[in-house]
Amino acid sequence: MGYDYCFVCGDKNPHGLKAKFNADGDSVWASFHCEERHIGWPNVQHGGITSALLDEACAYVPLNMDLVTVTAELNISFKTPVQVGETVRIEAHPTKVNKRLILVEATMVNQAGELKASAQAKMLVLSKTQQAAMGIETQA
Ligand SMILES: CCCCCCCCCCCCCCCC(=O)SCCNC(=O)CCNC(=O)[C@H](O)C(C)(C)COP(=O)(O)OP(=O)(O)OC[C@H]1O[C@@H](n2cnc3c(N)ncnc32)[C@H](O)[C@@H]1OP(=O)(O)O
Repeated sequence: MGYDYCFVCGDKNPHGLKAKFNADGDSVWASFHCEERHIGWPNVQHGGITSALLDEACAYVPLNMDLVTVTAELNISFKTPVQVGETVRIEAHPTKVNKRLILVEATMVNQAGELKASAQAKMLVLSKTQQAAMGIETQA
């Protein structure tokens, strides 16, 4: 699972986070290590980085179902700061699957199991025409 230049998961994006997502049934997960270059406030992971990781996890859930989606809505609760040096696990799973709308929940926890942030997302399935209009390449 991956897309070369994606800011969150792409192998070839020199500025990217290079998070690797894995499937486990209908759930997906990834690990991420917070470094100095990911901060906003001193020693605290930037909320935009946290949001990007959760958003990506939510997008991987439909991808794991062979559905190409975009995020239509993303609601994030930041519970506890992620600190430099911490490794977190991001997990996401579907809560409702309709024809065009996939509801997804995601969490970020540290190695002690402490909840750092959670998210609910509405993922909209793109038609082939919409994918082409956006320039998204799909396998035949
Ligand atoms: C392929 C290659 C594989 C590679 C493998 C690795 C790939 C690894 C890269 C992953 C990358 C991920 C990245 C992270 C995910 C982003 O960050 S995606 C980027 C951020 N999101 C966007 O840019 C989305 C921008 N918004 C849009 O494009 C459009 O508004 C949307 C969401 C497509 C909807 O447009 P539309 O289809 O014209 O919508 P519309 O006709 O108005 O409504 C269609 C239906 O959806 C419903 N709807 C629309 N918006 C909403 C909403 N917000 N809430 C509820 N319902 C809604 C409507 O009510 C309507 O329902 P019905 O009437 O059909 O029942």
